[in-house]
Amino acid sequence: MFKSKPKSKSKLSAPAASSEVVLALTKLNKVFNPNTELENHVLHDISLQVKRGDLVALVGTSGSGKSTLLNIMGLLDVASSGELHIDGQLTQGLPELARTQLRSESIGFVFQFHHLISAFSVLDNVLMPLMLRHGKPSAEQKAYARYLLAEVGLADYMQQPTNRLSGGQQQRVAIARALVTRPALILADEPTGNLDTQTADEVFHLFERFNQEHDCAIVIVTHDPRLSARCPRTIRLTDGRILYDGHSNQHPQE
Ligand SMILES: Nc1ncnc2c1ncn2[C@@H]1O[C@H](COP(=O)(O)OP(=O)(O)OP(=O)(O)O)[C@@H](O)[C@H]1O
Repeated sequence: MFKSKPKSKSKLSAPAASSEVVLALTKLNKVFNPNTELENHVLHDISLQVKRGDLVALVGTSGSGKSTLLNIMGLLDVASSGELHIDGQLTQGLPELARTQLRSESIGFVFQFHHLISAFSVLDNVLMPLMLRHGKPSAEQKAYARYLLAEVGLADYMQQPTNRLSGGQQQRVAIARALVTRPALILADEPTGNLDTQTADEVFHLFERFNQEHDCAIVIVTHDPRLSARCPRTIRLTDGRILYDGHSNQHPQE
């Protein structure tokens, strides 16, 4: 296990000033199936900023638009109108290749169902985003992947296939995989949704630690009020509009 973090050549490795805005949305709207009888205006004039070091819970009832918003933030979907800046770059009008590059450089994803490749080892799963970007990972990148796996408590499992791991262990692999590119922003959609309470707490603790130690911004969609209360900031969506954006401890519970 590494005693200190390996150095990175990436521009993202240098801890930026905590005031650095990594995500900025301005009057963002999403309309599914526009101009048809199935038209559904899901997001209404969403404006918000997320800075390095932010740990944000995105909450709201089922169907309020959380996943739609997270997918747009993560460049997995496009807004119908409005502006989205990631890491200072305006994303509207970017060609698909540039969107893909920005996504892979700046954003790490963690989903409820972690989409690990079960035939691959734990270590190779974590290295996958680097392989997709650069081909063969460097020795330094492999060292960082091992460091992350040790940090999430899986030092002894690196060569195991992921289908031998428990749900909580698999989610830890997914977190290490999301961090291996040293992204400025982590987007997590119900990352603890299929875990028991204790495992969910442990996995959530990893987000808290990495948020503080790596100074990355994290946005977590969660239905679990215990976990959203542990995020310093809560954004609540209701019918696709921001009803609350502020300190979690002042957030009126439903
Ligand atoms: N691809 C799509 N085409 C049409 N409508 C969609 C599409 N994706 C989502 N919607 C609609 O957008 C609305 C918001 O869905 P979304 O999944 O973002 O909500 P959510 O808050 O994440 O819900 P949940 O908590 O249940 O996951 C819903 O009315 C949904 O039916």
